[in-house]
Amino acid sequence: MKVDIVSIFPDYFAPLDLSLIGKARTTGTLDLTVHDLRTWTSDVHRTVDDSPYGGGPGMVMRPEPWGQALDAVVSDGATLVVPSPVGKPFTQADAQQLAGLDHLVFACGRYEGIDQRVIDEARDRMPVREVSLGDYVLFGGEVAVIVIMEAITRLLPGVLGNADSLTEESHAAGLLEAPVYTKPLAWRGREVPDVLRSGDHGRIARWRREQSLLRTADRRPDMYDAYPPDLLDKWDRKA
Ligand SMILES: COc1cc(COC(=O)c2cn[nH]c2)cc(-c2cccnc2)c1
Repeated sequence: MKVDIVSIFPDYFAPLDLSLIGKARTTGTLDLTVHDLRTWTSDVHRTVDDSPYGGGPGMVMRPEPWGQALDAVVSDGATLVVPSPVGKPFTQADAQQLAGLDHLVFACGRYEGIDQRVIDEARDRMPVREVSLGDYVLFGGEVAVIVIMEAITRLLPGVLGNADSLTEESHAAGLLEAPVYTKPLAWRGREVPDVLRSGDHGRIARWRREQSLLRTADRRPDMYDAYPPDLLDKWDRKA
């Protein structure tokens, strides 16, 4: 997968050299390039922002540098992803969909945002996804891109050692994950549930399923209500 990130703070992406994302880059699974938006400015001060038409606080990112930056990095099969407070809520399903694409270009907004014409003009030549990580406002899109890049990269083939962990994990199956335990057997007076030491894999699977359903119903009624009813019954019957 090819990924281009455009930002006025390219150094923000040093964490993407680390750990499994760094490994995905080394092995070639992920071809990631970070660009400084100021590359595409032409004035001596390398200006990327200006005051908002209509007044109001703060500054707005100018369209010209963004237009030239996207001209330079976008390919035919590219999708533009713009983290933004006005975006569609980003979900695991979005991560899975984006992980299947050939080329992603991330635009990191700063200040009060990017001149709307940049987004509108981009929509004329590529798919554009404005995505929100949550109902709050950040200084810029950079940290959101790091989060999105983690969510996507771990889904790429060969990145996670144990592919099985992708099937059981939270949100992938539309439910929250069951609690996990490891050694020691007893810790500060708390023991690991006996079922997990029974060696009875059917019983363990049923217990985990029940824990997932209980947790989801308790903490995420929205997710529980959206869970396909036939999957609830079918699984229990099968089990
Ligand atoms: C593209 O335009 C943007 C992008 C961002 C960075 O993303 C987030 O904050 C975010 C992403 N998921 N949830 C929040 C922030 C602003 C912004 C800042 C201040 C006032 N108003 C708007 C604008």
